[in-house]
Amino acid sequence: MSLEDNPLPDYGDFVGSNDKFEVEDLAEPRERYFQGLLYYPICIGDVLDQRYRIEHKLGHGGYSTVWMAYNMQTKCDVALKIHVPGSEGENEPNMQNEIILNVQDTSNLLTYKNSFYVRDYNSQNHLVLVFPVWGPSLGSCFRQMSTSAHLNNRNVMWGICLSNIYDTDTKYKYLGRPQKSKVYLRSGSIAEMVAPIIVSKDLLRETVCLDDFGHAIRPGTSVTPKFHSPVGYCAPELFHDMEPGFSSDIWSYMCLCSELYLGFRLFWSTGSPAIVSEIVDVLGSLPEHWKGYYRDLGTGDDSWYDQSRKPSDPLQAMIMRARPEIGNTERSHVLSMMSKGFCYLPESRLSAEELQQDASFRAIMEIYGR
Ligand SMILES: Nc1ncnc2c1ncn2[C@@H]1O[C@H](COP(=O)(O)OP(=O)(O)OP(=O)(O)O)[C@@H](O)[C@H]1O
Repeated sequence: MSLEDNPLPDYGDFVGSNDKFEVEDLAEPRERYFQGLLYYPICIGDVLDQRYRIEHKLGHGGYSTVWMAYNMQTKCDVALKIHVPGSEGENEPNMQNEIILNVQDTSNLLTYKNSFYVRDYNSQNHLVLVFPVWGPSLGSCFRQMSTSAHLNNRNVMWGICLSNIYDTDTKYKYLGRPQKSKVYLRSGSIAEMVAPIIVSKDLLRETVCLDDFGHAIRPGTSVTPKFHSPVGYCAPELFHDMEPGFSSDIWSYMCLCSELYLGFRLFWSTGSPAIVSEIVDVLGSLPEHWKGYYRDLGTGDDSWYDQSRKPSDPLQAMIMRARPEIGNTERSHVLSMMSKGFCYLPESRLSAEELQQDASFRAIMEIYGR
């Protein structure tokens, strides 16, 4: 369908002052159109690169806004990830290219199909990566299901069935009409803050993919700082000046796995000293030889390394509280799997291969993995 075929295009609804706060709560921070790493201003209905008509909002991150667009040439939906200008937005395509060149099976990794630049009113270039459209992240699904979880993990996304829907009206029936509010820019132009799509459960496919390789590194690469946001998923050695590696990924995986299983995040604070304290409360004292290596806000807390300190809220008790209905066998499998994944010493932590072979992990996947 071309713009000419659609003489009265539907661009969604501007909300009244009562709903404005809700839209702004769900959309990207307004101030990022004026200061800091600037988002590129978009209005629903804009056409980018002479082919992509913006139809809805998919989400946003610290480095981008992500829009659902209709490719008028190939007649299919795409996701446009519009980066902030400058080098902050450029690591992702570099890493994506490495993945495309080196990883054999990328079917569950979200890799870009095309790219181009758009120029803003300050003459700054914003990189746009074109992706297939995927569904909501696990985090936003949990919010919709209103569990007690407050997930921040936005990098695991569900598949979504939207194929063969060409007209915007039908898409809006499935995804909700864009609810938006205006942002008046200093240049005199306008941007729209738009609440992201809401995907109903029956549109979800039984498949997930990993996205956002903006912070991905080759193993062995030295980085500063060692930890990254959200810190609740970071392995404790990363707060102790050790380089991230596959074993720190296993810790993060176990955070996500426990979150899915328990229905809440084990470690949820936003600052690293608070996160380390939470880890110690649940898993007990950190290795003594880590004392003195804590790096981030503050100086750390010597009691974290006190080997006589016992967990104040042990993992076992948390599992019992969160899942009282499960039997003893399942409980001991879960505890065993989590304890191996949450092993403090990265060199002794289970590897991905070992996890897949682990009897407890396999028993749990037998129950929930189909
Ligand atoms: N291909 C896609 N299909 C559907 N939604 C997407 C797609 N890509 C991204 N999103 C949505 O946009 C959000 C932001 O994307 P992403 O996390 O990649 O951005 P980012 O700026 O790199 O974020 P971060 O600050 O985490 O680095 C995601 O949480 C997801 O909801």
